[in-house]
Amino acid sequence: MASELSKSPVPDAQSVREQSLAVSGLACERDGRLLFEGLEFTLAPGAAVQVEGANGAGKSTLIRTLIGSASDFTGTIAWQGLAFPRGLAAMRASLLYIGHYAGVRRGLTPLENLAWYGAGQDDAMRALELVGLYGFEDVLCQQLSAGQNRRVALARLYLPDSPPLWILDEPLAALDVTGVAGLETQMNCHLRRGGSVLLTSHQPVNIAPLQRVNLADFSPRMAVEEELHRAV
Ligand SMILES: Nc1ncnc2c1ncn2[C@@H]1O[C@H](COP(=O)(O)OP(=O)(O)OP(=O)(O)O)[C@@H](O)[C@H]1O
Repeated sequence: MASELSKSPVPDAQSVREQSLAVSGLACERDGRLLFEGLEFTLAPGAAVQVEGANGAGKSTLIRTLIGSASDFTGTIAWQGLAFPRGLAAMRASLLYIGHYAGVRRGLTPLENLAWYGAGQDDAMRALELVGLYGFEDVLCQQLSAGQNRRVALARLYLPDSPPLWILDEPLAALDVTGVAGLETQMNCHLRRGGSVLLTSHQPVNIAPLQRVNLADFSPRMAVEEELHRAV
C-alpha cells in the first residue's frame, strides 16, 4: 500500500480558483490571556503557510478564528479583499477544513464518512485507496487505529472537486512516515494547481512554497522581553 500513497491524483483545475486570505494586525485573547497580537500574513494562490508555536500558543484558536468559528478577535481577516464578517461566506464556499479532532464519525465506516461529505462510491473508494485504507472501507472507524482514522479524515483531500483553500489543524498527527510523505505529495500537487494550504504542525513539512509563521513572534510576552532587553 506504500506505493499507493505516492500516487497522487491531480486536483480538478476547475475547482482551484483564485483566492487570497489576508491577516492584518490580528490579536486573540482567551480566558483573559492575550495569545498573540499584531499577526500579519497573506496566503496567496499556490502558496502555503505553516503556523508554528508551542503547546497553548494559540494555533488552533487562530484556525478557529480564520474559519469563522470564533469571532472574538481584533484586527482584520479578509478573503479576496473582503473583510470578515462580509468575506466569510465566500471564504467558506472555497474552504476545506480538517480540524484537530479530524471530524471522523466513529460509528460510521470510512466509506460512509466520505459519503456523508457528499462523495460518490467510486470517488470515495479511490480516495481511500490512495490514503492506504483499501480493505478497511467497510470497517467501523471506532475499530480503526488513530493513524487510520486520521487517514479517513485526510481522504477528503483526495476527492475530485476539492475546494481551493485547505485549512488543516495538525494534519500530520498520528501519521507514519509513509502517510506523511503521501500527504506532502498531495499538498504539493494542490499548490502546483494554484490551491493554497494553511496548516499547523509541530514537525517540519516538506511542501513549497512555504511561509512559516511562528506565533512566538507575535506573543505579548515576546514584546515585553524585547522591551526589557532594550532597557538593559
Ligand atoms: N474556549 C476557550 N476558553 C478558554 N480558554 C481557551 C479556549 N480555547 C482555547 N483556550 C486557551 O487558549 C490557549 C491556546 O489554545 P490553543 O488550543 O489555541 O493552542 P495550540 O497552540 O493549538 O496548542 P497545542 O499545540 O497544544 O494544540 C490555551 O491556553 C487554551 O487553554
